[in-house]
Amino acid sequence: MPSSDNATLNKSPIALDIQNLNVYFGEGHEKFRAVKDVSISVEAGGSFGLVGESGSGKSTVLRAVSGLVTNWDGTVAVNGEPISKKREMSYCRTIQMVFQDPYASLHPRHSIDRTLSEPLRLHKFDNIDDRVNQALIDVGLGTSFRFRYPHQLSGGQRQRVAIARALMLEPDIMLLDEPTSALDVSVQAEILNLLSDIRKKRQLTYILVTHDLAVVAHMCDEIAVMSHGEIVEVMDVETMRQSKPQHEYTRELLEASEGYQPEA
Ligand SMILES: Nc1ncnc2c1ncn2[C@@H]1O[C@H](COP(=O)(O)OP(=O)(O)OP(=O)(O)O)[C@@H](O)[C@H]1O
Repeated sequence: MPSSDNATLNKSPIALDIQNLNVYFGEGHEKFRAVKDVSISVEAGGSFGLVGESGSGKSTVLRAVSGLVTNWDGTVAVNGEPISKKREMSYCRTIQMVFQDPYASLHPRHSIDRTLSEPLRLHKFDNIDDRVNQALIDVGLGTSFRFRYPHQLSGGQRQRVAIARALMLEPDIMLLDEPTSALDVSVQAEILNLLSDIRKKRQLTYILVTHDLAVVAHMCDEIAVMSHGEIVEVMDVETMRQSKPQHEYTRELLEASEGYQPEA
């Protein structure tokens, strides 16, 4: 059998498989489990939303998967391969994260050129100039932004740079932690549309953390609702749109969610 057929057969349709994830903070008698037995499977090319009240453990799930916190147990498999807690270079590239606050996630004294070219050098990409220019075009900024600094950009433009930085490493999976909640309402939709377009074009897999049900309704196929570190309900977005959640907590979340407009 040709090796390319083998490769196709071996490729898992599940891009990210998290099973019985527990994440711990603190030491000794102060140690506590912030994430409890969380299991999530996301198909390649899918978009999965994690919603829930503040402190329910959503960001901690992403931080464990991305390697930013390492005190966890359970299994996390990427494209069918279980990952170790030590962040290996290839795995760092495969999973990229975009954070809530573009003001904090870009170095204030580094030009956009430096911000974008350093990760490329680290991961030994070639044609760095061309890649930086293309990445700026891909996120709708254009090459004139290359030698600017973060303070010369609006919040939305900075988040576009943060998205470009994640995308240019050609990841399979993007972890999006409240990617629009620090932005003016007027630019939130632009950034969400950009992220949706990019996912379709590049067949990326998204895990999106948000407290905003309108955002998951727009962006995701499936959602998990978290409360006190646990998943209390998994449902497809259509069920949520029809306001038919099974769990009382999810119903409360729907009712409490300001700005959520079920589509007609
Ligand atoms: N670095 C840390 N050290 C200690 N505790 C932490 C740390 N990060 C998060 N926690 C705790 O873990 C729990 C889950 O926090 P997490 O940030 O994952 O919640 P969240 O659902 O993402 O909330 P939010 O929507 O406010 O960002 C909370 O009790 C939080 O206080």
